[in-house]
Amino acid sequence: MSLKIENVSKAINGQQILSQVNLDIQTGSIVGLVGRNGAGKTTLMRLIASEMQSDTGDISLDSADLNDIFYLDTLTNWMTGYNASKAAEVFEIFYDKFDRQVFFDILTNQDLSETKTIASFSKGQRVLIEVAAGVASGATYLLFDEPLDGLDVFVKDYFKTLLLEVVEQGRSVMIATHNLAELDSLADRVFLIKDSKIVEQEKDSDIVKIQFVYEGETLPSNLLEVAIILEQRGRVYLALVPHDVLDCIFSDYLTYKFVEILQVTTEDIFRKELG
Ligand SMILES: Nc1ncnc2c1ncn2[C@@H]1O[C@H](COP(=O)(O)OP(=O)(O)OP(=O)(O)O)[C@@H](O)[C@H]1O
Repeated sequence: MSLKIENVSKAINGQQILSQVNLDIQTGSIVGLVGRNGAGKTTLMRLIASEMQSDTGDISLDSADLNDIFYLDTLTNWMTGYNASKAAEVFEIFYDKFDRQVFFDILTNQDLSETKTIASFSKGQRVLIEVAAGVASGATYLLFDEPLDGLDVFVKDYFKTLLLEVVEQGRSVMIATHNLAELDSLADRVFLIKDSKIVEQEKDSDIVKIQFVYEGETLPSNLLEVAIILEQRGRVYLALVPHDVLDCIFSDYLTYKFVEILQVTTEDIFRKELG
C-alpha cells in the first residue's frame, strides 16, 4: 500500500510553491521532509491532507479513505479551549478507528491531565497531545509538522518509541522538521524541497565528509573547486568532498595530515544543497 503524489503543483497568490512534485510513501516507513523556511513543507502536508487543493497533479491513496491520513493543521485553532477528554470526542468523529484507550494511555504515561484545557499545556505538551491523537487515530499515514519542537530529551525518546510502534503496525509517518540531527536517527528516507521541487536525499552518495589538517598556506585550487568547506579553524578543515578526491588527498600525506572520514549527516546535505 502506498500514498502517491504525482506531478503536484501549487501556487499561492501568484507564487509557485510546489511544481511537479512526485513522491511515493510506502507503508511502514518514516519519511523526513526538510527545506528552508517557506519552502513549502506545510503546503505539501495540507495538500496531502486535502486541506488545500493542488492546481495540477494527483494525490492518491490505495484505500481512497481520507480517514487514513492524520494531520492537524494547527492544534491551537479549534482545540485550545477543549480539554483532552472533549478533544477525544471530536477525534472520534473525524477518525472512525480512533482508540480512546491508546490516546489516554499516552497522556497518562506523560502525566498529562484529561481535564486541563489544551491551551494551558506547554508547547511541548501540546505537541505530545497531537502525537497521541495521531497514534490513536488509527490512520495509516500520520503527518506531523515540526513534532520535535520543544520536546525535552525524555519526551523525544518516548516520541521515537511511539513512532517505531506505529511503523511496526505497518503505518507511515511523515515529519516536516528543521531538526535535522534527529532525522538522522529516525527517518528511512529524507526529502528536500528546494526551488519548489522535491528531491530525495541520498546520504550514501559519492560525497564524503572529511576532517583534516592542511600544512600548506592555502588549500589547493583542485580541492577548492570541488570541496564544500563546512568549517575552518586555523589549519583544521571540515569539508564535504567527492569520493574520488580522497585518493589525491591520501597520496599527498605531506600537506594533508590527520585525515579522518566522518559520517555525512542530513544537516551536511542540507548545507550542501542550500548553502
Ligand atoms: N495561506 C497562505 N497565504 C499566502 N501565502 C501562503 C499561505 N500559505 C503558505 N503561503 C506561502 O507559501 C510558502 C510556503 O509556506 P509553507 O508554510 O508551506 O512553508 P514551510 O516550508 O512549511 O515553512 P517553515 O519551515 O517556515 O514552516 C511561503 O512563502 C508562505 O508565505
